[in-house]
Amino acid sequence: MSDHHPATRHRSVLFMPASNPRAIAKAQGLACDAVILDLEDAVAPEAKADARAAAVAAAAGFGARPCAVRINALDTLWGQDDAVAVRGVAAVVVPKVASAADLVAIRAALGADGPPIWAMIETCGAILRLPEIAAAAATTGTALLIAGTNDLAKEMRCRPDADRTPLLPALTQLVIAARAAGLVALDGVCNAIGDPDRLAAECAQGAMLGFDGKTLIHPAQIDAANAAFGPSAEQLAWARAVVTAFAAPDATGRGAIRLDGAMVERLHLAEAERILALAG
Ligand SMILES: CC(C)(COP(=O)(O)OP(=O)(O)OC[C@H]1O[C@@H](n2cnc3c(N)ncnc32)[C@H](O)[C@@H]1OP(=O)(O)O)[C@@H](O)C(=O)NCCC(=O)NCCSC(=O)C[C@H](O)C(=O)O
Ligand SMILES: [Mg+2]
Repeated sequence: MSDHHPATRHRSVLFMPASNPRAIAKAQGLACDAVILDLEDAVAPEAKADARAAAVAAAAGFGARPCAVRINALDTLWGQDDAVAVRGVAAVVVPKVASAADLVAIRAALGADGPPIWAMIETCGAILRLPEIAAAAATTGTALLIAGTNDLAKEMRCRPDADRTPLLPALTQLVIAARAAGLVALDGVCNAIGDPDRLAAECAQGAMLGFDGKTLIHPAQIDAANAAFGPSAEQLAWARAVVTAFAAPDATGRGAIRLDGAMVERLHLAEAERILALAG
């Protein structure tokens, strides 16, 4: 299975239809951390086969930036062919993963040495089975969980407002499951392309919940996600101060010290080092 580096940034992960060559060309010059070429919901049934070929060709042209392909579910008309075609891409986004068995099946279809799986968690069953999905991550080469908030809201029959209140328990469960298994966690998309205030609020909320970044649907959403998922200048200053404080001679042998009027422990040192590693 391909390597996955947890320190890679995933602040802004932009979806685009694999059937849209103009969007794919534009994405080459955008400041998102990763892209996902979609073969599922954004592509009409009659365009699926052409889109599959376009995705495989385009995925090779993104250089160092991760370019994933979202395939159709294995139980659809296109899923098996998609899985075989994308064996050489950087990562495969799998929609509607609902159980550990789904991950085992997709790994078998992708091949043992195939790309890492990015699993979309977007059904009520998946939320109920997050512990078994997370537990199966290591043996199935699953590196990342994505909240599919549109499908989840549809299944729940909830009506998320700007605060996304009905989705919050599920989003929190997803982050906990990801952290327990050492996975990257990405928040769902914000459909309101023309509402920058709502986007900023969703990005801030996603960062507060613990997500590593947000999935996006439009280039105009990238800057807000990059800013919200940071690390911010304030976080970097704090991280440097913590590392410096623990490196000082009087911190030797101490588990907890005082810094700027607050207690910091060695668990904060580990977090500070993670933030500095993310900033590169
Ligand atoms: C939503 C859109 C259909 C809007 O398209 P449009 O109105 O044409 O956008 P603009 O005219 O504002 O576009 C301006 C330029 O930007 C390019 N563009 C637009 N979107 C993207 C994109 N996603 N990536 C790259 N480039 C993009 C346009 O080509 C224009 O370029 P130019 O003419 O050269 O200036 C459209 O934004 C879109 O298709 N978005 C992605 C939709 C998608 O992929 N959906 C599937 C994933 S989301 C999902 O499924 C969620 C999940 O499963 C769940 O359940 O929650
Ligand atoms: Mg979906």
